Amino acid sequence: MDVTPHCGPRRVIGYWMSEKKSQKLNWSEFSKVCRKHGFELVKLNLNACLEDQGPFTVIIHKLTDIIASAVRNDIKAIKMLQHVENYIKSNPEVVIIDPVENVRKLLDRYRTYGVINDSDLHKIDVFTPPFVDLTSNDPAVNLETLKRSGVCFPFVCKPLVANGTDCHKMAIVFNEKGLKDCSPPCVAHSFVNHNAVLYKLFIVGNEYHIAERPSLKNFYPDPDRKTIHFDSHDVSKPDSSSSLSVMDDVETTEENQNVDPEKLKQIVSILHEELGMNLLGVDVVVENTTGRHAIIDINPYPGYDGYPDFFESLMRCIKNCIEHKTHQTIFPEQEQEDSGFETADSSDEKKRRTSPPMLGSKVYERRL
Ligand SMILES: Nc1ncnc2c1ncn2[C@@H]1O[C@H](COP(=O)(O)OP(=O)(O)OP(=O)(O)O)[C@@H](O)[C@H]1O
Ligand SMILES: O=P(O)(O)O[C@H]1[C@H](O)[C@H](O)[C@H](OP(=O)(O)O)[C@@H](OP(=O)(O)O)[C@@H]1O
Repeated sequence: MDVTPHCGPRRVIGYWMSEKKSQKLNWSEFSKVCRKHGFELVKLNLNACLEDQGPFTVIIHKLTDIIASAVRNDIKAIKMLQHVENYIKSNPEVVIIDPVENVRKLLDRYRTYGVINDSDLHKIDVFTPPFVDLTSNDPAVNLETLKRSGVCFPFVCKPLVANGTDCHKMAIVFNEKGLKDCSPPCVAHSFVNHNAVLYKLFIVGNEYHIAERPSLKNFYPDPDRKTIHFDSHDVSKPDSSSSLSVMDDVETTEENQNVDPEKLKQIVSILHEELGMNLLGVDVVVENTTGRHAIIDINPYPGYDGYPDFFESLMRCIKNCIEHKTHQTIFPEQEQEDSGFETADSSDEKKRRTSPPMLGSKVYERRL
């Protein structure tokens, strides 16, 4: 443990997250940990210029809601984000956990699944189920789109944008008749049966914790079954007890496939590198018939519920990032001018991804 008082220049960690998130994490405790390690912890005022509040050694944030609102042209959110981005631009030495561009990418479910597809995860036989973005209100058009992309029934229909109002309202669609229940823009994600068990990988830099959670029970194609609508926040929280997680009597979990801790470790290392993110939640399920591991969701700066000694782990991560800061890769300016959510197919995504190898934190092109 580092208890040596810090004698050099003032080291300040600026942070921003919602009050709700601060309370959930018991964030005020973190200032004690910071002091112990020679840092000051200061909350950023995003309604004012950050230059007057700094200098900051590190900025740590959960700006997902603000980024998503800015994408929807909310003027207040755009201004708040500008204060952060201007500070980062004029203070390139500051460590950002995590780069706004990389977080932005994860707010688009279609892009997130595309990154998984394009990554090295296939080398360890880890996949995300077939997916496609549905942009039409015409069920016949959507049926063709699904067929072309290999998405089959049942599938989970998820809002394209992973943040904001209604982003957790999802549907399980069993047949062609159910296609009328898809409200674009959304992503259709083939359902993987996994005996109602989900593994949350909570990642902090190169450390992680695995938490087992309830999940949706097994579902099968059914020409007559009505679409099931659900709120994703009711399913896989530590205390969730959704009826959709109760396995049918006819099914047995005796043949449960085991989760492979070594594979989870490899997932952490590949995604940490691939996404250029330190604070990540990755949701993994194990396919019941094959034992293959599938990633069904990735979240920036998740809840870390049950993570042992989270603040000390975060402090190690911060110190590592400071140490490796000199390696940070920033994308050329013109890449960052683009805006708007991704709608192209995953082969386009592949072509577009021309990022240099990652050293430290990789900053992706801006798309959202
Ligand atoms: N492809 C899939 N196959 C099987 N089950 C799935 C699939 N996608 C999602 N689920 C189930 O639906 C739940 C919610 O999905 P998902 O994690 O994508 O929602 P979310 O809104 O992004 O959740 P979070 O609260 O973590 O942000 C999962 O916990 C899992 O039980
Ligand atoms: O159970 P977890 O930690 O995965 O729950 C997360 C959830 O997955 C999302 O990351 C939430 O973020 P938003 O989608 O931005 O709401 C987290 O909410 P937060 O208030 O902790 O940021 C959940 O904790």
